[in-house]
Amino acid sequence: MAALLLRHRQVSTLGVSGILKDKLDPCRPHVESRLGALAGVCNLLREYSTSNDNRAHKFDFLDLTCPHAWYPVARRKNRKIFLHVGPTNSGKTYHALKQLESSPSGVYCGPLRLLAWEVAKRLNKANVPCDLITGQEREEVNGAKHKAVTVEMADVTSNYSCAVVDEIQMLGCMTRGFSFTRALLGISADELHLCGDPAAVPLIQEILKPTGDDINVQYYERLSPLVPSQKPLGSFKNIETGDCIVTFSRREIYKLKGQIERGRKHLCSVVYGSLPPETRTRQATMFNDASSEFDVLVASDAIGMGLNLNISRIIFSTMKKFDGVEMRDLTISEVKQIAGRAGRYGSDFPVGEVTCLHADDLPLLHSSLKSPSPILECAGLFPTFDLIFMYSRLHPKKGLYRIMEHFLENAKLSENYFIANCEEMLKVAAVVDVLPISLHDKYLFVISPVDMRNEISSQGLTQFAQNYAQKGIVRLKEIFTPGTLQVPKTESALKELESIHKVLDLYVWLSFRLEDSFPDRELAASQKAICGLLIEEFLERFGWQKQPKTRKLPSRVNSGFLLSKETRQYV
Ligand SMILES: Nc1ncnc2c1ncn2[C@@H]1O[C@H](COP(=O)(O)OP(=O)(O)OP(=O)(O)O)[C@@H](O)[C@H]1O
Ligand SMILES: [Mg+2]
Repeated sequence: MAALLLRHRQVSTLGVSGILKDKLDPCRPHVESRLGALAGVCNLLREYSTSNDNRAHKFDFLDLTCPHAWYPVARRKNRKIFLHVGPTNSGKTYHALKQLESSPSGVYCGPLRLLAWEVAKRLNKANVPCDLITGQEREEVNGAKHKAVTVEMADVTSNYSCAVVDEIQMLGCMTRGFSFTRALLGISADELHLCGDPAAVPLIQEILKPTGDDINVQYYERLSPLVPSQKPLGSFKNIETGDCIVTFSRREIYKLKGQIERGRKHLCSVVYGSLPPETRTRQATMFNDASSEFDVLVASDAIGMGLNLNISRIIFSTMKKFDGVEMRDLTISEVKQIAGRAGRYGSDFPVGEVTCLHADDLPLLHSSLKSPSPILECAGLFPTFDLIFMYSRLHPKKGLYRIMEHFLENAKLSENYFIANCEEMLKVAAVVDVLPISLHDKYLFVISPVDMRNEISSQGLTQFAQNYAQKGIVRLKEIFTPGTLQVPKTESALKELESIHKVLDLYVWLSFRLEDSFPDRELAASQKAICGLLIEEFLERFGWQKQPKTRKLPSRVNSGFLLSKETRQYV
């Protein structure tokens, strides 16, 4: 391991590994929204913390049947809800953003950091000052009354004139769905614009019934045609400028990039989930830029949501994906979302095309594109920290792991809801439960954006939590060796650098919540940026190059605490 000095090779799961089967999920557990305690203590907490225990005993904290009542600020409003629904590339987000732009104050809540960035950029460009707030960024603009945030950061205690929740069908996502439900029920805005798939309409109408909000549904049509091809691509010789090949593992992504570049006609940008978001944006920008040599994109389903890319044709290299348990066919919504990136309105390609690499896959592609997405039946839900905290007062001997497990098994839900899948969070709970820190601090680690499937990332979390418990302060240099970051030379070195980036990202996230105890945010952020640059250097060097136009970065960057002037300009 190049730069991280992680002391504990094995993350202790306290014997829960049998229960906690690793599951791949496209949705990262970026679950800030459970941090009710930081956003302000809810009514329940106020009421019961001052009452005697008898009264608290009578209250059923496991009863989650009325989640709309968790948000008193929103309930005081009679919100006007606008549901913008239709196929991909139909202008849903565009119309909602127009309303946001013309409102005196507002918030955009998106499912991806990249989308929040895009919206903040767009509003600021239109002279509407807009802050950018994600788990790891706070970019505040003077006088801003607008915010672009990731949905987990949505504030349910402020009042806005207008709010937009994009990709609202994500409320059905097993891991992140509850953050969308929280935004739907909890954002206090005069106008709430929801953009997404028509499959979510009946569920949203049902969920909002007890709120008394007015609901207006607006249906949209695609703005430019999407043509499913009758012919497969067959061979990489047939790749053309503007093509995007989709595959689902990073190994396949690099394999395909190599195969295409060996033909010496095209250079490929890549976009996939574990690339740092800044790198993803720059790769996408290079591909979008007609004057760049990178004219083909090789991507995973990380491109599948809301993004506007300059894609002429989507080519599925496979119609199957490993979901953590088994290889399964892509769902109808996945196929539509991904295919919907081709021929975006206003891009260089007025007509989008979609095909598969292999002829055998074409029938599933065609049938998926013709079928409506299955109607969503349930929305995700998770108890707020306040409920967990109150429950813990009645059961002081139970650790966070047992409390969460108890909620998972015993929570009472109405038929429109399911309780979120929190296997990843349980793994963290098992790690932090043995440490002498408060329930609130444990909870904070549990909802942090750690990837427990990634060994380096989970070791980073363990070490941060242990150092925090032992000393109350976590210096980055205790686990980070300066001067050791290098341009990766192999794919495994690349993977390691991506993981180091995740650990640094986690440090930044913690530094925003435990500021005094994680004081090295700037250092972590600059090291993160260097990781991104080194990864990009790798991407540019990897494979055939017509004219290497790479920036002059030394192959071994001095990633010490004093960055060289040369490197600083990239950071
Ligand atoms: N009326 C319009 N005038 C100019 N550009 C538009 C208009 N409507 C949409 N666009 C542009 O068309 C593209 C697609 O629109 P948008 O992103 O709103 O689609 P969407 O329905 O939200 O798609 P998705 O489901 O993929 O999120 C965007 O680049 C957007 O700026
Ligand atoms: Mg959209």
